[in-house]
Amino acid sequence: MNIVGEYEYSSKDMLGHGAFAVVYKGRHRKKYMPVAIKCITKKGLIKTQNLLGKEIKILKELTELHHENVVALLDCKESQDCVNLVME
Ligand SMILES: Nc1ncnc2c1ncn2[C@@H]1O[C@H](COP(=O)(O)OP(=O)(O)OP(=O)(O)O)[C@@H](O)[C@H]1O
Repeated sequence: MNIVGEYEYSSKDMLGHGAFAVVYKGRHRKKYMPVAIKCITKKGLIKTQNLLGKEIKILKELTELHHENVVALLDCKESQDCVNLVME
């Protein structure tokens, strides 16, 4: 299991991948609430660091709307190799 703050995921549980990241199905370590954990590798992030900052800012703003059609950003943690965004 890979630990991301209060959350965890197994590398076997991939949900999908995009241009910059791989997304895994994870869960809260105590409450077992299911989450999606988006892992953005730092390799190649230098060029896109501005974009990442913008994405995190937008996700935080959207989360404040508490809208049923908008996934909330639950946590954001940096590890040695990647930036992990924990989402609904
Ligand atoms: N919150 C989520 N819950 C469930 N699945 C998700 C979630 N976020 C992403 N995914 C899955 O992971 C895939 C990749 O998502 P990601 O956000 O990395 O890229 P994208 O939005 O598809 O494309 P791009 O990299 O161009 O933004 C999605 O297509 C979807 O299948």
